[in-house]
Amino acid sequence: MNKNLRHYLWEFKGQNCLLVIILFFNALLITLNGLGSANALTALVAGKFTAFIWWVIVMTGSYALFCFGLFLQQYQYSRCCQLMNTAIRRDVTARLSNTTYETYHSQSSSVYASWLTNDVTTIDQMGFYNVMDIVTQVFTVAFAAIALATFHYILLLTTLVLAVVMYLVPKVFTKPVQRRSLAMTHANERLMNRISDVLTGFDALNLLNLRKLLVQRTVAASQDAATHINAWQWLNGVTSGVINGVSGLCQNTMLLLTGFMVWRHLVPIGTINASLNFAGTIFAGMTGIMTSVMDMASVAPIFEKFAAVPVRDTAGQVPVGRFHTALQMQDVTFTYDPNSRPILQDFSLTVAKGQKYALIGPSGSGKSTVLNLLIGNLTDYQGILRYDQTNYQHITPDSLINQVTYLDQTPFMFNDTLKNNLTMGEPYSDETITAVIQRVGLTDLVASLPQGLATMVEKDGRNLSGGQKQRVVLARGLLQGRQIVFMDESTASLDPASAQAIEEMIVTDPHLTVVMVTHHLRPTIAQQMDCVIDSAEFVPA
Ligand SMILES: Nc1ncnc2c1ncn2[C@@H]1O[C@H](COP(=O)(O)OP(=O)(O)OP(=O)(O)O)[C@@H](O)[C@H]1O
Repeated sequence: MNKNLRHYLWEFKGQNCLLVIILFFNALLITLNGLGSANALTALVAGKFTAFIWWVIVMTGSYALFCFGLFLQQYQYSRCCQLMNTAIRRDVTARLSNTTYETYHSQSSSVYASWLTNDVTTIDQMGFYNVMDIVTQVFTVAFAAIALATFHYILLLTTLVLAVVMYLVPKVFTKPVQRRSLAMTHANERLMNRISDVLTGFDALNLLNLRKLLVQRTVAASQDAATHINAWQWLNGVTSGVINGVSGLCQNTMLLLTGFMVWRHLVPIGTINASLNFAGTIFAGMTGIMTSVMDMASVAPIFEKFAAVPVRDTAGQVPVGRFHTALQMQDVTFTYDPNSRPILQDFSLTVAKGQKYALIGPSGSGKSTVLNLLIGNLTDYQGILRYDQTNYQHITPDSLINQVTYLDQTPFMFNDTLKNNLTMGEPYSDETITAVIQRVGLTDLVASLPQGLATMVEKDGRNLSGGQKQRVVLARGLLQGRQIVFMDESTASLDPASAQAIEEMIVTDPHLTVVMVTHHLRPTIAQQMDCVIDSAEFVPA
């Protein structure tokens, strides 16, 4: 069994053991029912009518209990699966949250959404469900074999030989099933990606009068996914057909053998019932086990894909405390693509505490890249970056990010109260919150809201203006004691008055260290700047 499946089964061993106990009793009850049927027939043929009635009662009772057991099994199975699904989602997101910025952004978020939905569902249906199915079948097959042996050992021996045949035949299909299953999970990722892309772009399509692309692209993406899903199901169908065919042959062999033994008076007439019933159970069980083993093979590539996300290596790194002196870039060279020319070459910059810097220059010249290097998101550079004299390579990334408020054009608002959007659930005193609200100029807004800080911020912050959202994000950072502010064209989409007000508020605050990326450096703001750096300096002429 896949070691990851084992891991999750073991994590919830208590709940899973309870499920196994239920499965054990269900298998026992269904075997008792089969024994009742064989003995009832033998008793009837022997003219023992009372014994016949008793065996029918045994059959009815065991079947009724079996039905109740099925209910328990279903419910307990769902509980176990939901626990394990949640644990998988927990571990996948923990891995994603602990990977580097570059790795995380190497795929779109809808790919990750597909991992956490489609892939977890596949693991559930192809992995956990089949483990339960195998346990059920193992119990059922074992009890049926014991019951069959009570009639004649030859019957059991023949069954075992045929069972080995059934075990070997489907092995041929394991590798192709795994390959197609992996292709299918990638197809699901693409589907999610494309659908989310086109749905998110609704406004753009609307303005272009191209709403029809919503349908066209969804259908094209769906057809791509369908091709891979059908290829996988095609192979599943072939596998299933072969397994069932072999199973049918084995059952008829058993019927022939038992008929012969009854004819030679080696076993009683009821054995025909027992043989058909138990051999059928054994072969169906073996078929089920084989199919489940094949299906389970599908989950291995999914877990491998999850495990391929590299985790940040923070060995030897220490957290940094509050900002004291400067951020430094010394002779930094950086490129996204080793085959194209560098964005920065031997570029040096010192961002001193409390000072204000503007980065200006044409679009695509690397201004945002500088911010991403300074915040520690990009790690694959040459040269040295320092935070208060400590090399970035010796600093835990989280502690560096803790010092910086990053303002971009699309400040993210959570669909929560205004207060929680400011505090992010941390317990700040009312005085602290009020002081920060005043510092970022949100006092009037809060006073004007009937529910004040308890007002719900709508999805994407629809009930706040662009400027108000910028102020909320700044206030978040200030509450957390962040004294460095990176502004990446953050006011570009605001009206001139709001943009000016926000920029002025930030650049005139003596406690803040500011690096502002901008295309439009307003004269009044430029006056407040300690240094204006043109992106032409990033790469020597
Ligand atoms: N993640 C990335 N992978 C590959 N190339 C990238 C990536 N991010 C940016 N680039 C490229 O690097 C160059 C610099 O981009 P960057 O965003 O830093 O420029 P910018 O000066 O901030 O541009 P703008 O003013 O338009 O925001 C651009 O050519 C861009 O296409």
